[in-house]
Amino acid sequence: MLRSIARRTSTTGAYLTRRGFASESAPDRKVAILGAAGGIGQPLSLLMKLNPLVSQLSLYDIAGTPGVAADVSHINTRSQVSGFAGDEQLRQALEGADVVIIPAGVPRKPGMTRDDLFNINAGIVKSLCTAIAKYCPHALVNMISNPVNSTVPIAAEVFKKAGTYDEKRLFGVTTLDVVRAKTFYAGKAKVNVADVIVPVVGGHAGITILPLFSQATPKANLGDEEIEALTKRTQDGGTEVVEAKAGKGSATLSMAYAGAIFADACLKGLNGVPDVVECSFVQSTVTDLPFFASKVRLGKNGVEEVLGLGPLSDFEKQGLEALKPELKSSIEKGIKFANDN
Ligand SMILES: NC(=O)c1ccc[n+]([C@@H]2O[C@H](COP(=O)([O-])OP(=O)(O)OC[C@H]3O[C@@H](n4cnc5c(N)ncnc54)[C@H](O)[C@@H]3O)[C@@H](O)[C@H]2O)c1
Ligand SMILES: O=C(O)C[C@H](O)C(=O)O
Repeated sequence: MLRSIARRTSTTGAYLTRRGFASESAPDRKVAILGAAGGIGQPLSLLMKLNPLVSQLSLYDIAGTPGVAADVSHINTRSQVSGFAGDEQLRQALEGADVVIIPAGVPRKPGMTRDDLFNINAGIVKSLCTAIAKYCPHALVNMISNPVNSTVPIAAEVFKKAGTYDEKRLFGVTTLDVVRAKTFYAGKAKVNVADVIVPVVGGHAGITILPLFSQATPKANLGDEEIEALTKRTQDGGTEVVEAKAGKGSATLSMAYAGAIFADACLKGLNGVPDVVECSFVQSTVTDLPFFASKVRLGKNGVEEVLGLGPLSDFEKQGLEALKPELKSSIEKGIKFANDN
């Protein structure tokens, strides 16, 4: 992982010394993690501490963050780490943040859907986004808390009400779907996983997760049944982990990896690195739905360009039509919650 982070960041050569540490010319960037003491929050805090683009790492949770912050702060990398706990420290945690990553909220247990988390997580996300609107309205927000298909619309409504909404700065993190699609495709196609590119579009729950294996590279001659099985495994990837953890939560380590990749892409975009493209669930006109995950070019203001879907196979076209009603209703549920509460 350390080596892989060094490789990824080496594309930002202007900011790095030969040893891979940030040089004086790297801009100062504050990253805040809300939910930093949790299953995702802790490994994500570690990975962000390893990122040389971060100068200040702010770790916030309702409790437990002083310990996590003290631990992570001993790692000899660039960022200064601070831990904050409880409502009264949220302002300090957020002020000056360039990127806010939100993995706060409850995870699934076996038998639950992500939507079953709505009742608890919607309120958590709403209150955290209210604070973001007050204390760091220009930060890029990376929403990890589920159900992402609803929590992103909730965040948008909170920011609209506060008069701070900028659609370029709000992202649902769907990188774990891409990470899974790459891993599963490489295994089936017998290609080097490090070379694999697969866009994943739609949303982040069940059939709303639509991997576009027809666009996967390196090309492989997979049959229809193999593509269908890969698609289903990607859509059910989260459930696979929830069942394997048998009541002890959902994906945390792979999610921390995915969240670190996405936050790194946001930081690179902010720093003016050209051609930074990741899939994300954003405000979109790619389909008739107001939010949709697709490839997004990141820049100095967040979303620079929402990229189109490209050519789809017949199977993917069917998948796209099938996902729309569920995604639409999850988006509407989020908007309604934000407006009613
Ligand atoms: N987007 C994705 O791909 C993806 C992947 C995995 C998990 N998730 C979601 O991420 C969320 C967190 O998962 P986890 O496994 O880390 O759960 P967890 O229970 O281990 O950790 C959640 C943390 O959030 C904290 N928290 C709760 N309310 C808070 C508040 N108001 N302010 C700050 N912190 C608060 C808790 O104290 C806890 O430390 C879940 O909703 C899960 O479904 C999303
Ligand atoms: O599946 C979950 O509940 C967590 C997350 O959304 C995932 O995809 O792993």
